[in-house]
Amino acid sequence: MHVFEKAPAKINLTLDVLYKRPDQYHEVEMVMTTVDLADRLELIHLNQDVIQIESESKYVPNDERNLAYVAADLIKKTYKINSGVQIKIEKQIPVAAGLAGGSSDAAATLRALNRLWSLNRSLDELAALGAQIGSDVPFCVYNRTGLAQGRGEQITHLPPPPSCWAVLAKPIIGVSTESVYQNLNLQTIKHPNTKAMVAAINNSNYDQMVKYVGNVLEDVTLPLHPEVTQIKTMMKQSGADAVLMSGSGPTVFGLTRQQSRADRIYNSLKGFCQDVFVVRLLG
Ligand SMILES: C[C@](O)(CO)[C@H](O)COP(=O)(O)OP(=O)(O)OC[C@H]1O[C@@H](n2ccc(N)nc2=O)[C@H](O)[C@@H]1O
Ligand SMILES: Nc1ncnc2c1ncn2[C@@H]1O[C@H](COP(=O)(O)OP(=O)(O)OP(=O)(O)O)[C@@H](O)[C@H]1O
Repeated sequence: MHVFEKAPAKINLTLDVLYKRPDQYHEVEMVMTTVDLADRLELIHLNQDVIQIESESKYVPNDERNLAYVAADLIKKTYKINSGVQIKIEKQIPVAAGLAGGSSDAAATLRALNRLWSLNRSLDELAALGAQIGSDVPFCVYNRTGLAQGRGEQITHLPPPPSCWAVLAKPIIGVSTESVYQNLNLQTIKHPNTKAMVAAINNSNYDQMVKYVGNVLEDVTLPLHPEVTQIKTMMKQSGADAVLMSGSGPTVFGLTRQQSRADRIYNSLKGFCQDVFVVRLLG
């Protein structure tokens, strides 16, 4: 018995931080959507009570540190499953990139095991479980455009964004989400207009959507990594309508409606960055 499951990357159209909470997390407001760059997972039922992870990527752990392992372990404990699973992960999403690759693998594992083991649990229940794994996991469980609040785990669904292309470019640096949040100066941040972004998406208004992108975590990552600003400048010069860092970075995305312009942005970045992708917004 085996099932396949896709684990798409996400991008942040907005990311705002409201305040630091007593539990050391930050209260956030973020509009996020999925893109058609995805890891592919195959999950194979094992009679033996073990969780095995297989991945050719040298950047992800093949043991209990892998977020897909954490998700499988949580499902087994929560629903008292005595059998095991082998999880093969074909990694396409760059690691530690701000694209929620690990969170999406964990979410895909929850959805896939729900099917493999006929658990018949709702997405809401899986999303609540996912919150125990990481703040981005509930969003990834639903796999659709949404407003994320709280520490990121409270999701309000939104319609898919207006159809457009995104060019993603990641410089060869990894960024620690924890240290980016810890180094944010709450006194100086310029808050994005989350309400306007939500309205833009509800009204399927591309011009308003590109107008209101914003990410307060750029304040921390950009000064530390000048190549992120360089990528933003190159994307703007190549004609992107909006250019923003996703999550805690360092990946930058540029939005355009025209495929020819997406190709132009891709070509201008390809010599500069190893990881460049032209993708559609899914939502
Ligand atoms: C940057 C984003 O990816 C944007 O979507 C998320 O906010 C981060 O989501 P994530 O990687 O799933 O984050 P978690 O694994 O839950 O937390 C990693 C670390 O980031 C910090 N963190 C995360 C989320 C949040 N709302 N406030 C925080 O301060 C905490 O220090 C935490 O220890
Ligand atoms: N299945 C997985 N895929 C990728 N990274 C994983 C996975 N499991 C564990 N990790 C670890 O998680 C860390 C963050 O990787 P990930 O690719 O999820 O970062 P990210 O895209 O910045 O996430 P986010 O946007 O949620 O902050 C890495 O150090 C990696 O070793």
